[in-house]
Amino acid sequence: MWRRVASLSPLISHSKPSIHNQAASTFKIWESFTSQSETVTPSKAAPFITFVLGGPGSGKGTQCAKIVEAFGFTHVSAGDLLRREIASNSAYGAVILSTIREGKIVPSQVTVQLILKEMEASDNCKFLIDGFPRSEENRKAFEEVIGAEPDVVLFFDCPEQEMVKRVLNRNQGRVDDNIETIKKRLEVFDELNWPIVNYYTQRGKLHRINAVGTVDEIFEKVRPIFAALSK
Ligand SMILES: Nc1ncnc2c1ncn2[C@@H]1O[C@H](COP(=O)(O)OP(=O)(O)O)[C@@H](O)[C@H]1O
Ligand SMILES: Nc1ccn([C@@H]2O[C@H](COP(=O)(O)OP(=O)(O)O)[C@@H](O)[C@H]2O)c(=O)n1
Ligand SMILES: [Mg+2]
Repeated sequence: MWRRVASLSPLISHSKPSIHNQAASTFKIWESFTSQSETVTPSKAAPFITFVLGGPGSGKGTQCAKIVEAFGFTHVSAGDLLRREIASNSAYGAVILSTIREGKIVPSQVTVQLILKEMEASDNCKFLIDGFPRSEENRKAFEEVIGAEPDVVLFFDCPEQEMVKRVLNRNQGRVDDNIETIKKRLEVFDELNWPIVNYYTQRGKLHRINAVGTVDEIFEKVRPIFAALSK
């Protein structure tokens, strides 16, 4: 049986603009997202949440696709949601674009509200939240707005050299897949990732997976984590 955490719905009404930071006020986005979130229809089932951590190019998206196929999760990629926001010409697209180009982290309020909307729009109750949290601020904002902790946290642990090689060969036309941005992203990753890893290790939720090997070899390390849960 999939264990479920608290429903999203009570937490939406508790959403509050108390987690401001300077960057978010620059975006002036929190108020509009907050008012939107208050009109979201409460979801029917409490979600089962998996966070997927790992540096750029560690293979998060690739493994998420395999988990979706094998275990029926809904894949929510924080980066894809932000790129969709840019493509939709939203008022904040230009600022999100420059943040991504600089390899920095978009203010949590923005990302969390995009994730929340995506979860609310889904009929599924099993979610892979890919590329999130990328900072302690991300993690705390999620807890505050969604009101739930993840059930499982995957961490794809990959050497820097391998991540750089994969990103530079990714060939998806991304503005951040270049050597300048990847260097900045790796610095940001090294600075912000470890407190998150430590936090979820202490809570007994973290599965560290060596991300070197073929896609299938890595998935064979991922599969038992979910197979055990669905028994
Ligand atoms: N195990 C692997 N070995 C070699 N290349 C991989 C592996 N997993 C993914 N890739 C490739 O590396 C690139 C980055 O993978 P991706 O899943 O986008 O990583 P992330 O989402 O962590 O940035 C993609 O081009 C992908 O096809
Ligand atoms: N939680 C997140 C996730 C992504 N992002 C931004 O989006 C970029 C791309 O994220 P991604 O998850 O698609 O990147 P990959 O790890 O897949 O290469 C990051 O470098 C950040 O600039 C963010 O600000 N906050
Ligand atoms: Mg990705």
